[in-house]
Amino acid sequence: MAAEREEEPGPGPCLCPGLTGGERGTAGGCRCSALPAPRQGVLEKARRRLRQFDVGDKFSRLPLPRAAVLLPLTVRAGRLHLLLTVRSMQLRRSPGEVCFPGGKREATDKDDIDTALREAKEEVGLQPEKVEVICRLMPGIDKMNNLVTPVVGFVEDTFEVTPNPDEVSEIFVVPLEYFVKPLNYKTFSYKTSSGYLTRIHCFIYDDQEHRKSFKIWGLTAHFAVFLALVIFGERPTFEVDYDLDNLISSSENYFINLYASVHERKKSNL
Ligand SMILES: CCCCCCCCCCCCCC(=O)SCCNC(=O)CCNC(=O)[C@H](O)C(C)(C)COP(=O)(O)OP(=O)(O)OC[C@H]1O[C@@H](n2cnc3c(N)ncnc32)[C@H](O)[C@@H]1OP(=O)(O)O
Ligand SMILES: [Mg+2]
Repeated sequence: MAAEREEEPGPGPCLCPGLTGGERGTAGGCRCSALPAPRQGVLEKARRRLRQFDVGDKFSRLPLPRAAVLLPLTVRAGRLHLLLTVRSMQLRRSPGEVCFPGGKREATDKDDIDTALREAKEEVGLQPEKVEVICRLMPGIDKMNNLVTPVVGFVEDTFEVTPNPDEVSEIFVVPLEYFVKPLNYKTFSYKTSSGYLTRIHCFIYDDQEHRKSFKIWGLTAHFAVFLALVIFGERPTFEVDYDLDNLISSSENYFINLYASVHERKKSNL
């Protein structure tokens, strides 16, 4: 595993939600008194990297049904962790699979950020005001050909989450470094319904807290790996489909090729 991050240079600007501009102090002098410097350093570094990869609403006009997921990041013991869920066995689609809180767009959602926050509230009880939204990353396309946008948000380590048993059976966290330096990893080729051949990552994570192993693969693993590549800027211990020296353009090319295969398949079915 990567070196512990407690040694990260602190203190950056205060990250307390609710404080802006001139109200933001440094970690030493902040009125919120709260966050230890290492946490601030980790978040500030991640925030700077993530903002470079923000796609905003660049893909919002593509003619595919939309869904969004929240990639909730938190700092524990000075290291970034990612919150994931296990889907309820009662669900019609992908029961028992690991995924991020998220779901399909509803008419009342004004954008993908709204969808991700609404779904996170419905599925794990995470209040939108407890999430500091940082950016939207390159979308993916799921088995049903929904365009899925990952929205990255920071949440306090003290967040309280409760699975909604209709949709979520478990909630767990994984150190983000695991998605570049895994202990148990497999990869295989996968042909999407549109005929696009892609690499699938599959991680087994042994969770000490729950004393069980979780299998994280497919679209969820793609998003987790991409997030870790963006934030750490390091070469992973396994192969990826991106040119790591040109991560922005190569991830965009990857998405465009995937999208083109879906689009072509739709046209040929007309
Ligand atoms: C950088 C570029 C990356 C590119 C990556 C390309 C990789 C390519 C790899 C491709 C590999 C592809 C292969 C793989 O990845 S498969 C591999 C592993 N699986 C995954 O990675 C999971 C991926 N899927 C998802 O994350 C979700 O399915 C998404 C977010 C896409 C959709 O969201 P979701 O499915 O969660 O939608 P929802 O939350 O709106 O609704 C869920 C259901 O719940 C019902 N419901 C709602 N409320 C209630 C209630 N109160 N009581 C009871 N039920 C309720 C509701 O009606 C709905 O039912 P139904 O209508 O489904 O029956
Ligand atoms: Mg869902």
